[in-house]
Amino acid sequence: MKAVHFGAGNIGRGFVGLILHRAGYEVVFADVAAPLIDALDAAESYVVHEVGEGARDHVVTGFRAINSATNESALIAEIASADIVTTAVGPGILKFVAPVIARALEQRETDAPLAVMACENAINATDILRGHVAEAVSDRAVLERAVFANTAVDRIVPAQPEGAGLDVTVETYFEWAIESPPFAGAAPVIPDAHWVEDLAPYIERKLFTVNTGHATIAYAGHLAGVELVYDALALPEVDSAVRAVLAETKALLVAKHGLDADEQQAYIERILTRFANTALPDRVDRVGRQPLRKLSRDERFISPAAELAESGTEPSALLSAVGTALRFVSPDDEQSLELQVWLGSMEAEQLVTRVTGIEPSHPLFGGLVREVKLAQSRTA
Ligand SMILES: NC(=O)C1=CN([C@@H]2O[C@H](COP(=O)(O)OP(=O)(O)OC[C@H]3O[C@@H](n4cnc5c(N)ncnc54)[C@H](O)[C@@H]3O)[C@@H](O)[C@H]2O)C=CC1
Ligand SMILES: O=P(O)(O)OC[C@H]1O[C@](O)(CO)[C@@H](O)[C@@H]1O
Repeated sequence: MKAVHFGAGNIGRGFVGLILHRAGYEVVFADVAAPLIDALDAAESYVVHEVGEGARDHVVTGFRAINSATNESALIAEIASADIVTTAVGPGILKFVAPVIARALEQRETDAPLAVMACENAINATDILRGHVAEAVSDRAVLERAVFANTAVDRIVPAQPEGAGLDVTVETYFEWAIESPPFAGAAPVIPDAHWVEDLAPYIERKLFTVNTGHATIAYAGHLAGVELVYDALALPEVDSAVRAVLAETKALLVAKHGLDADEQQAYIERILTRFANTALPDRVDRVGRQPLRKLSRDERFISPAAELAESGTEPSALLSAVGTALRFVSPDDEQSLELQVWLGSMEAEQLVTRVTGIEPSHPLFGGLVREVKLAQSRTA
């Protein structure tokens, strides 16, 4: 059994690659980072070190690596004969990996469909990938040669310390929820995956709790001048901010998906404990990375805030978190720099629609304009 995985970064090696290896797949990593691919190609194994309660080390073996920037034909051949394709490249990169998958489907000769699963922090990332593959195929009939399934991935894998090589340090917790209906009873065997009938409650609960909470801490911590996530969460004002935000997303999730309120509160507490894990230093600039993506319409702040506003509730904590996100500046993060240029040069109303996709007629618009004006006055 063979799986081709795009993106040999933190989640690629420390989560998806490990789970596929444990399921018995030969994993072929595809990445554009030449030194990483060369190192993987030369290595026979790498170690995933867990930290925290019940931690253990996992040795990953039996993998190969292909540079997807320079060896496209070999990669297409690998995918054409693979059982599974996964990605962990970032939602904005899916459009670049889609043409290779399209070419592989055109060349595919086996009867068994290719399972395609995007493992990104985005609602229905596999549907987004499928859309790009559909645009790239010469004949849409070849899409029938694949099964596209959405997934939700949860494991905190921070940037790795210098000198770590291919080894990855991760938290013990993980969840890979995959929707089962697209496979019509013939899902691949992946023992560590959590198969679900309906992914919507899982992905929204994960994105609007783990990711909304984590990003809130990162932006508030950044404003407070703190570098590490656990130090940020130790500040009483950051703790209150994240709890207020998660109370708002909890109200939405409970009302929308019928989640049990006590169970959701327990989920929140568990997640706050994960964020506070001092064994896993994680930087606020990593967790806050790409603020334009994080402030977009279907993402962790605007999506829940818009739904709450539509139901007549003012999401004041989420709006404040958006206000702190607007002030996130990290020299290595192009999106944060672009956002600052826009804040200095655009009208607040125009910026709101450009960044968040929220139009003036929407009930959230006024609150967002207020936050933008506040950020503009503070950064002027
Ligand atoms: N790190 C984490 O804790 C978590 C990350 N995620 C999601 O996983 C995805 C990956 O995140 P990380 O692993 O943290 O990022 P990362 O930056 O460590 O890894 C991304 C990898 O993708 C590669 N890449 C970029 N363009 C490519 C292309 N065109 N073809 C092939 N490879 C390409 C990069 O070279 C890099 O090695 C993101 O969508 C993120 O939201 C989800 C849950 C947890
Ligand atoms: O910032 P991104 O790319 O959405 O992904 C990183 C986020 O995903 C997480 O792993 C949570 O699943 C956190 O570490 C972090 O908040």
